[in-house]
Amino acid sequence: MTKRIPESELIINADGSIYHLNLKPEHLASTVIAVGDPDRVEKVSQHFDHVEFKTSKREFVTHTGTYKGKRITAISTGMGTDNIEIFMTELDALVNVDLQTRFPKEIHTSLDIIRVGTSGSMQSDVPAGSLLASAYGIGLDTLMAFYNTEYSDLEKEVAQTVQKTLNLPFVPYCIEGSKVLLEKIGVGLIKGNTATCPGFFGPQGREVRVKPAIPDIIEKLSSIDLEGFKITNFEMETSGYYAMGRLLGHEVLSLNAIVANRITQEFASNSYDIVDDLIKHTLDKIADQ
Ligand SMILES: O=P(O)(O)O[C@H]1O[C@H](CO)[C@@H](O)[C@H]1O
Ligand SMILES: O=c1cc[nH]c(=O)[nH]1
Repeated sequence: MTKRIPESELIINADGSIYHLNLKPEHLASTVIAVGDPDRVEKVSQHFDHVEFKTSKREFVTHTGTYKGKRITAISTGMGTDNIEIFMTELDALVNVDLQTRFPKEIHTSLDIIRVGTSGSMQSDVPAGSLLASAYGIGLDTLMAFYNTEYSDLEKEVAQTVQKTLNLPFVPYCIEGSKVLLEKIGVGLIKGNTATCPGFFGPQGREVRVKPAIPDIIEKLSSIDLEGFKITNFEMETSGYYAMGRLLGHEVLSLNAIVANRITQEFASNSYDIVDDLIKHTLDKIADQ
């Protein structure tokens, strides 16, 4: 027997839309392109045949339409895995909870969710300008201290190695993304494993005016090699997507436009063009499915 979800736990706005995303079930396509920057939503939807719906609330800007006849929703999430927890939970509720009765639906719907974001490389052979699909996300945040899930032996080994290598006072987590989407949408891109950090500066080893506690985090993470499993890049959401995707039963893939290489210390002057290339790649692979 499933339980009715109380008003305080799943909040529905007066117009029937879900609390943070401001969406009703009919506004959402089963394929979602998720971006960090609210201005990037239009960079996706400008390629649509037509846009049927637009809304926004806080950092969550949504455009739903079709691309080469395939219905797609583009949504921005803002930055960080805390936003991703909200985003994934509310997206899931739109398809897997009856918002009128507040009971979970008996038949589960799985969404295809593809992150199109920017990222910094920590390997010299992943240059600025390249496009990378994340096979695994390595969470250096604490989101998964608040949820239980099963981890594979490799995922546990990576998490323990990262904890030991960085001497972290908490246990990080490692989660694989969608194998199916990696094969279909990640085709032609570099395959890597992505460290997700709870910040852009100190947690990624950047020093502006404050010295990070782990100043050599890049050298330490990039030197991990578990029988060929290497960490390739830094960003701020992938592990949260993969964890919530596993918990909620959705296919999730994180794609990265590499705008910085932290080893060679270059930042791509054409970072917007790299992101546009990744958007076009993603839309075309979705249309080919
Ligand atoms: O370009 P987006 O999608 O925002 O992704 C990356 O860029 C932001 C930091 O500049 C973080 O959100 C990081 O994950
Ligand atoms: O270095 C980078 C570049 C983009 N996004 C990040 O989080 N880090």
